[in-house]
Amino acid sequence: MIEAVGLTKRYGDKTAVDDLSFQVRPGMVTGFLGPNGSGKSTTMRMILGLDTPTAGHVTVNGSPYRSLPNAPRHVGALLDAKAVHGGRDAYRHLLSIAQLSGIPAHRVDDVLELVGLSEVAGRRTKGFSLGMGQRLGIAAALLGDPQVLLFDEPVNGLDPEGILWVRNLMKSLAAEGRTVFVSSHLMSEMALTADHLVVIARGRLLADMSVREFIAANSAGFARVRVPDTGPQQREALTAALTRAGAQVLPEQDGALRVTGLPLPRISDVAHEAEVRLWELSPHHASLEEAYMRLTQGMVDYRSSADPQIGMRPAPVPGRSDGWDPDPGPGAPFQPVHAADGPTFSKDPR
Ligand SMILES: Nc1ncnc2c1ncn2[C@@H]1O[C@H](COP(=O)(O)OP(=O)(O)OP(=O)(O)O)[C@@H](O)[C@H]1O
Repeated sequence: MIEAVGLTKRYGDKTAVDDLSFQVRPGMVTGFLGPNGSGKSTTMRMILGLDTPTAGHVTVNGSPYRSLPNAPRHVGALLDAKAVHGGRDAYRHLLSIAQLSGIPAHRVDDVLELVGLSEVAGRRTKGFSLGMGQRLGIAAALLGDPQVLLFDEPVNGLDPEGILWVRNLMKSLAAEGRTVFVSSHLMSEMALTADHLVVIARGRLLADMSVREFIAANSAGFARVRVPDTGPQQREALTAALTRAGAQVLPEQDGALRVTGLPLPRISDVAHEAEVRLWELSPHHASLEEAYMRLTQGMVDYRSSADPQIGMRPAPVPGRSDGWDPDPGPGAPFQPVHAADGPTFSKDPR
């Protein structure tokens, strides 16, 4: 278990991590998400005792990292896969880490086998591809067979087969009861790998909840409705009837209708009353990526002037208790969201 309480890090007048409190529990994969520069790496460095908090504290299994006896046997981490001595071969690189940490040498062969680098163990690491370097970094994290694992962008540079391998590795480490904390910008991958999410922006906690709760709290589900392709009359009649009943109706590119604001049985009843036959009535949920974009909208420090997010901005849903307001205005309160708080959130006014 990793526990951060009021964790804060300031570099001069820059607050990289701002009063962050969260727990990372064993037996599951916890994804650590946030825009570029939001403080993920700084947080991970503080967990590993590489940076000293300005305020607050963070513990691993109840103790600060630096107080853990033989810390590498308890905590393994991949922070920067490029941080290797390029002149050494993979075996010697891992052996030197093992020797410094009191880890038996046979573990080097074990982890090389585990990450699929046994055949290139004698090659100098400076000739390694990005993906091989990532695998070597993961091998180093696993050397001490630790209960707690931190991975900063572990799938960076990996091909699809490598990404699948990392996904299965994370899940199997968690299934063994370990604590697995992993940062990534690949939302589709996080949706498949993580059970729980800690989301930060500008150093502050935005959400701490399961992936399912996060998507439910930060996305508007909708229904897709399709009528027979017999002309526009049926679609127009249904659009009018649904709108009268309080729904928001938008045309989809393939001729279907995207309906929000009414439950599916009600949509079916309204169609029946309007004497419109339905060919499709299906529930749809947003992806993790859409939910993440929605939550972090306006809290991204680095963005292209041709902002691709503009087109992703979903329409506010009338009548929803979490009706999303893209601009809450100055002075709007900032509240981090925990699972227990229910599906409401407010935006950082900065
Ligand atoms: N040693 C440092 N000195 C000054 N500022 C720093 C230092 N380390 C980090 N920062 C700043 O703190 C903020 C958080 O950086 P950090 O690297 O933790 O973010 P991140 O979420 O890991 O970003 P990315 O997703 O781009 O890796 C950034 O604004 C960064 O410029």
